[in-house]
Amino acid sequence: MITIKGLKKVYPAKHQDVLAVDNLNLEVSKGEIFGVIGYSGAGKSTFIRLLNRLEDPTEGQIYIDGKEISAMGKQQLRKSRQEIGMIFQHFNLLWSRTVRDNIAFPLEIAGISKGKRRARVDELIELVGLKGREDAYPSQLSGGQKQRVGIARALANNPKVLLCDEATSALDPDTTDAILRLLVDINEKLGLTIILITHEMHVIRKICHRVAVMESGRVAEQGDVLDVFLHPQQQVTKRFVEQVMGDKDQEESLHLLENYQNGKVARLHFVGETTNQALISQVSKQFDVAVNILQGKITQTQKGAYGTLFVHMEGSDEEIARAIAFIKTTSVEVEVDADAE
Ligand SMILES: Nc1ncnc2c1ncn2[C@@H]1O[C@H](COP(=O)(O)OP(=O)(O)OP(=O)(O)O)[C@@H](O)[C@H]1O
Repeated sequence: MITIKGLKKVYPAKHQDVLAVDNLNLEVSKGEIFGVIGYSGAGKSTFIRLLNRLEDPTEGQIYIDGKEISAMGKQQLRKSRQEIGMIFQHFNLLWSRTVRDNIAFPLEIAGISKGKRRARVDELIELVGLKGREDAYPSQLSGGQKQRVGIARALANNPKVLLCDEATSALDPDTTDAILRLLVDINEKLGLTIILITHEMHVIRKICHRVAVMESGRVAEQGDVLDVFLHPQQQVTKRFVEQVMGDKDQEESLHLLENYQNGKVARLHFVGETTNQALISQVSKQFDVAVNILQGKITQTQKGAYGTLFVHMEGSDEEIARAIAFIKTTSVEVEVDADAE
C-alpha cells in the first residue's frame, strides 16, 4: 500500500544543514495501523509531512497505492491528496465554522454538491459519535470532540490512508483512549490504512500492528509491535518499552531473590494466547514445586496480550529443573535468572 525508498529530507540552514530524515525505507500494508515513534527531533513530523508532500523530499520515493507521490506535479498532487487524510495534535479546525461546516469543508473543495455534502456529513457525524453537536462551534467542544471533528473531516473524501500527527498528545488519558478506540473502529470498519506518529509508547501498544522506531532521522528498528515489545534491540527502543512495562521495577524484583534462602527465580515471558493459560497452577499441581509470583505485568496490544512474570520456585533442584523443562514445552519463554544459594 505504501512504499518508501531511500527517503531523505535536508533543511538548508545558514551554518549547517539539518538532516531531518535520512535514508528511510518502509513498507506499510493495506489496512495496517503503522506507528512511528521517536523522541522530539527524531524526524517524525518531517516524515509524515513528506508523505502528503506538505514537504518535498530531498531524495527518495514515496508510493501510495501504486502512485508515486514524490514525483507528482501540483495538479496531480491536489487530486491524490484527497486520498490521504490527516489529523493533527491541535486539531486545526476552522473556528468560525460549526462542526457540520468544518466537516463539509473538504467536500466543498472537492466540488461535491450541497445535497450530497449534507448526506455525507450526516454519515460522518454518526461514524465519529458527534450526533447532537452538529451546530456547535469548535470553542464549545471538548478536546476529544474537537479531534472527532478532525477525524470526520479527514475521512470526508473517503481517503485510503489516514495520517495522524500526535493526534492524542493534547488529550487526557481517558479521552486519548476513546479517540484510539475510534481509530481502531474506523480501521476495522473501513479497512483504512493508518500511519500515526507519536512519542508515547502506550499509543503504539494500544492500537498499532507494526511500529518503526525513529532516531536521528533514521529507522532504528521496526517490526510487529509484540516482537518489538518483547525483544527490543536498540537502546532507544528499550527506553520506549520501559515507558510501558516499567522494566526497571522488574529488574529490581530480582533483588527480591535475596529474601529467599533457596530455590530459583525465573522470568516467564507470556505472548499472545498463552497469557491466559493457568500455567502457574498447572506447574504447582504437576510438580512438587511451590511457585510464588514476585512481580509481573501482563498488558494488551493489538496483536494479543503479552507480559513478564517473575516467579520464585521452591523445591528440590531436580523437581525445579523438571518444572522448568515442562514450561519450556509450552509457548511461554522461560529464563532462569539465578540461584538463590
Ligand atoms: N522547517 C524546518 N526548517 C529547518 N529545520 C527543521 C524544520 N522542521 C524540522 N526541522 C528540524 O528537523 C529535525 C527533525 O524535526 P521533526 O519536527 O521532524 O522531529 P519530530 O520527531 O517530529 O520532533 P517533534 O515531536 O519535536 O516535532 C529537527 O532537528 C528540527 O529542528
